[in-house]
Amino acid sequence: MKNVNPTQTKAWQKLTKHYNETKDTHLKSLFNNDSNRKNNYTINFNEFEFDYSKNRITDETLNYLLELANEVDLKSAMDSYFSGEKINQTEKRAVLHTALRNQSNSEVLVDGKNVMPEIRETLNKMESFTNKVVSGDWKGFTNKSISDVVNIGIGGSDLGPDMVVESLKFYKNHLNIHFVSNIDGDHVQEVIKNLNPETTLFVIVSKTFTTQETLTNATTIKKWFLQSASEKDVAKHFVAVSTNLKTVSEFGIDHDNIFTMWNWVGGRFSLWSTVGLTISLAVGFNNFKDLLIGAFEMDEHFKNTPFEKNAPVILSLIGIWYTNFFKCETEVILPYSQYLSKLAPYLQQAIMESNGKSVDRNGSKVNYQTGNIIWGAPGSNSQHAFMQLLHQGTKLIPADFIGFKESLYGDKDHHNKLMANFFAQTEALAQGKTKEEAHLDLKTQGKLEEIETLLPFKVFDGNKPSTTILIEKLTPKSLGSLIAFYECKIFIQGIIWNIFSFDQFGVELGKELANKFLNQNK
Ligand SMILES: O=P(O)(O)OC[C@H]1O[C@H](O)[C@H](O)[C@@H](O)[C@@H]1O
Repeated sequence: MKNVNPTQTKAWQKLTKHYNETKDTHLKSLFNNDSNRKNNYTINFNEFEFDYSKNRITDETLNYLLELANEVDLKSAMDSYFSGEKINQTEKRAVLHTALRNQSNSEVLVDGKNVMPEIRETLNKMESFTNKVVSGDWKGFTNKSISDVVNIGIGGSDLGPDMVVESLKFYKNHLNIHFVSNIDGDHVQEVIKNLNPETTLFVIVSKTFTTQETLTNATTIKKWFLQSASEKDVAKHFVAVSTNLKTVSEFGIDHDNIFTMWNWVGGRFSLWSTVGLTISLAVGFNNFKDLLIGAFEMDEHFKNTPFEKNAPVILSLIGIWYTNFFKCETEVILPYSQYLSKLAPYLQQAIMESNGKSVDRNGSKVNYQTGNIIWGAPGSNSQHAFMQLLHQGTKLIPADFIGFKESLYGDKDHHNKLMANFFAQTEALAQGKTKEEAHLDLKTQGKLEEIETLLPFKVFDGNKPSTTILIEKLTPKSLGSLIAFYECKIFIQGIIWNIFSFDQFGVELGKELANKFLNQNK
């Protein structure tokens, strides 16, 4: 991997000059000057349309951004990423969540060993376990089938499975799924208070099996379970997902109930591994497999498509344009689907834990901005909450609008209204409303005497950027592609910013100090 300070590239100098010359150009004039702008700036991939026409860019901007990608040698970094090189250099690990969803026959080598057979073996184990639990063949200690599943984990061992289970609710089977994550004891009590230990399965998920929250919650739950059952019954109700097999055994989990994962899978990228066991239990293994296929297809698009037609590449570069030239500090994710209500919290960890870094790959402090603040909530709700600030506030906040052409229950009336709002928002942000237009509105409304006082408040500057990601339908496969799209973006932006995206030392200090406080108070 090349080690380049992006601000030292020729492309950066060109972008700086170009920014100064064009920063005030209005989206309205960009659309007026090119009647085909929407088509020119749309990438089609499977059931996806990535429309980036409502961004403050021109062909010239894109050319310089693509030059930047070439100058930092994104292509060779991609080869290192996909081939299992130890690109997580600070932890001396490969970064291979892409191998977990690899559907091709190609080998993926880590330290000279092909990891694909192990991956397939664990997938088979997940499949047969899922089938046993879902069919009711897996029996609890009083010979009853499982009705409830509790995922005990935090961070990457919680957010991904929780978000996918919520997103794929439509595809869910009869199992009731619960998540316990917070060290707050009230969280665990609220979850277990209505559970029957005879019919509940606990999935303890922790890559390291050292995380304070997860071990505390698991211990509390085991104690609660043992109030009605005996130690030998634990094997029928507790399974674990971890790389740390020794500690899992010490916790009392039966060897057959351990689902392994590998240290070349980062926690926040782990839902594709055995960490996705709760997903598989919730929607069945075939749907879990479709999720993997969707992600694989996005990886293939990323790997094989020329940069100028490559959705993750183009949209990552546009993100750099806003962060480093327009100095935007936040990005908002607006899915127009209630099912995707947990997407923004999930992406907060994926993106902010990865690219929230201020030291470059040489170990020097960076003198430019890196990872942005990610936030968001579903539309149309968000329109009645925070969208005012996007439309008329002082901050420039690039937005991703994610919508579906079809709803899952097929109610056309609702869906037409939802999508009308979706398109209206992107249009309003881009076009705004001029003083003249606002004046005419007030006149038409007959508010003649109020025109002078109200006019300034009725003006929308517009020129607020957004990207429209329009997808046929929310399915396990399309969801897999969507998540993988954001994962590719994380990698690309990390390469351009010359930072290490796959460690997270920034979470350690708080953990150390919490232990110190805990010991002081004992
Ligand atoms: O899966 P675990 O080892 O329990 O880790 C759970 C989480 O805790 C850590 O503090 C990291 O910041 C996260 O990246 C990780 O996902």
